[in-house]
Amino acid sequence: MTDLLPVVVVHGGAGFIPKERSQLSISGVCAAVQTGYAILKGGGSSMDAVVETVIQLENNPAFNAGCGSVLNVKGEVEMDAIVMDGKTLASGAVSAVRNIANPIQLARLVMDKTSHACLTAEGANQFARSMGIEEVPQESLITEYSRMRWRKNLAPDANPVESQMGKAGTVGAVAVDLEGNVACATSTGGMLNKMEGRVGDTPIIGSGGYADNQSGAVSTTGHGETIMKITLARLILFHMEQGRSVEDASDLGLACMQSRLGGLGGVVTVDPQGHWAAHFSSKQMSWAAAQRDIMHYGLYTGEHFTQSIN
Ligand SMILES: NC(=O)C[C@H](N)C(=O)O
Repeated sequence: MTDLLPVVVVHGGAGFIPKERSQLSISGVCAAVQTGYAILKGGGSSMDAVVETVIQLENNPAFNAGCGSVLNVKGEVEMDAIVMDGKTLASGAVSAVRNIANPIQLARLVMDKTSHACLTAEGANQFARSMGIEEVPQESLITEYSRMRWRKNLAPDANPVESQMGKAGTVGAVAVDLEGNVACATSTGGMLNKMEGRVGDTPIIGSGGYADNQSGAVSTTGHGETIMKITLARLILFHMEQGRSVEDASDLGLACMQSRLGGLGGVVTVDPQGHWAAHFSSKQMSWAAAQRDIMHYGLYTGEHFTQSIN
């Protein structure tokens, strides 16, 4: 074991966060990372840490996941989520799921209780019911802000992708526990004004996230159609397998996404030794990390604040 363990790193979405919302975003990731860190310090698993961290972000209306999700073109909430366990390569995901407060919890149940990797739409909801997960009214997941943006982007001259990279807020976490096991979790409402039934990168293994004890764990955010084409999470771990550091590998993955397809995004990355990175090619990404009783956080490129955790 290295003295870099345990560690948890969280993101609150790549994009451009308007000034009036940036404080909400920063305080949200900072609170969530401390929840995950407390679990790890208490001897909890990296899987428990990333799931509890993401649940907290899903419950926070400042982010595009759970309550606060962006709306599809019909003004409805359809969400995607994934978890992956680096020790066993077990993974679980849900896509286009509705009326669920915490899709990440459902993704974990897909991993733990089924022989499948992903359940979608109504089938995922049926499974939720069978597991006793309460369904919530759609209204409880919709904020005034998400409805306002949906309306604005219905205009014929609107550009929802640009607007989203304007104000994204997918959430994700990666962690390494005291035993050196890595895990990832990612959850999102997807892209603003997406078509009904659209499935993004988030629930796709190797795109929205990947975790493998032999290399590390990644959770991604950004334009999903682009992330999927380069399987961003797996691409970063490939570079780490070739001997690159978490930082170099994260940059190489993001650079490939930008140079090949013009896509912007962000990632949080760890290796099993506890080295970590929170990198992005977008203008901003709210992120926070906790390690050695110190919290690190930032929003703009190059920004890196620290604060002790007591
Ligand atoms: N902002 C995001 O990260 C969106 C997410 N990657 C998606 O395309 O569904």
